[in-house]
Amino acid sequence: MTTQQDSSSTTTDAALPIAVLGGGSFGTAIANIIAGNGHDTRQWMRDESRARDCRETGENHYYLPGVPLDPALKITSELEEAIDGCRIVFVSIPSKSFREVVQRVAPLLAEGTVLISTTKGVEHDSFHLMSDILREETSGMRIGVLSGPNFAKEIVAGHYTATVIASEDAALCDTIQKVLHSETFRVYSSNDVFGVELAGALKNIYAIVTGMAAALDRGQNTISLLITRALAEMMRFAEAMGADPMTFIGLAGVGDLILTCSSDLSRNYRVGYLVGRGRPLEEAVAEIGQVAEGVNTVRLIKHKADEMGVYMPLVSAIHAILFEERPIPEVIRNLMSGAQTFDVAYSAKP
Ligand SMILES: NC(=O)C1=CN([C@@H]2O[C@H](COP(=O)(O)OP(=O)(O)OC[C@H]3O[C@@H](n4cnc5c(N)ncnc54)[C@H](O)[C@@H]3O)[C@@H](O)[C@H]2O)C=CC1
Ligand SMILES: O=C(CO)COP(=O)(O)O
Repeated sequence: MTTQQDSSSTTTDAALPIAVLGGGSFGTAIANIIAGNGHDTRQWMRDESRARDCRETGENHYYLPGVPLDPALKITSELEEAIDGCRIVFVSIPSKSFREVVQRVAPLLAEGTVLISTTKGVEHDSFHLMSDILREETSGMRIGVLSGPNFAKEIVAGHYTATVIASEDAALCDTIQKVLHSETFRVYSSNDVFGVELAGALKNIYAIVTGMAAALDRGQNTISLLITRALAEMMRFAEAMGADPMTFIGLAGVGDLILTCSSDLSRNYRVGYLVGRGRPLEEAVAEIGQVAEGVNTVRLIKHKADEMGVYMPLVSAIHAILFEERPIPEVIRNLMSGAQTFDVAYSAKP
């Protein structure tokens, strides 16, 4: 049974040394919040020239242009310097490189360090989620995942935002709530790590679908149809995988699904939009220039769903368009024909 608590009753503890690994939009947004809460925050990015530019200008020009970084945030390309003395480490690295970075950092970690993944994806060519990788590549650590409807750009702009910290370790959740909670950022906790993490990975697929629908000038009826049936698919898959489907009606599930499927701030949505306008997938991904996790996730979920006999018509449809060279009008006709059982309840089998 999933439990949820929110962070509004917690206060910020004494300043802690905390590392954020990753120099992209989300790593920067999270590091900025933590530094703003008075913690000794170190953000690690692999590229020294970019780290120097951030230090010198007080801005992460490539990922969050125009956003002033907290003056107390320490930015470094030296992993040892970032980790030194830290007992809390956020890992905000795309799934493609997540294991490689965790392998590099593992020997530097003190036993009992809190490791939090913020990554919404599945490992390439395996079915490992990021918390699996944290468990496999380290020992004696305390592990959690952070996921929710959280556009980095809106977080740093101070829009009211909520997220979920998930861990079986209740004390960890409490600590992370205190570290991140601010006037505009509220943190709920959950003990359903698998459900929260799976929801974050799955919703990216459907943002590609709704981005494509927008490119084809489809209206709000279509978007509502897609989001609702996406939720049904996500819950059906989650249940088959042993996750708690109730998690999917919370912030990390339907909350993030609605957000990502409704806005061109989403990179996955923008990939779908460009493909819907006739651009080849590789070109669309290159043009976005940042990670769009859903492209890889759809391949992996399609394979897993086929293997387990889980009915996911939207996943099959987007897979057919992206990877099987099937024309979009034909795929839509098939979806709408009733040849597929588009309207089964979330837990029903076709
Ligand atoms: N941007 C957003 O609004 C949100 C993103 N996320 C998730 O957070 C994760 C990271 O996303 P973003 O920061 O937005 O991605 P991003 O594309 O903005 O940045 C990725 C960062 O990772 C770095 N990186 C890539 N490979 C690396 C390697 N081998 N070693 C070291 N650094 C490496 C890149 O240089 C870049 O600094 C993704 O899984 C995403 O789904 C979660 C919530 C919101
Ligand atoms: O996860 C996100 C918002 O919650 C960001 O979505 P994109 O990765 O599609 O930009």
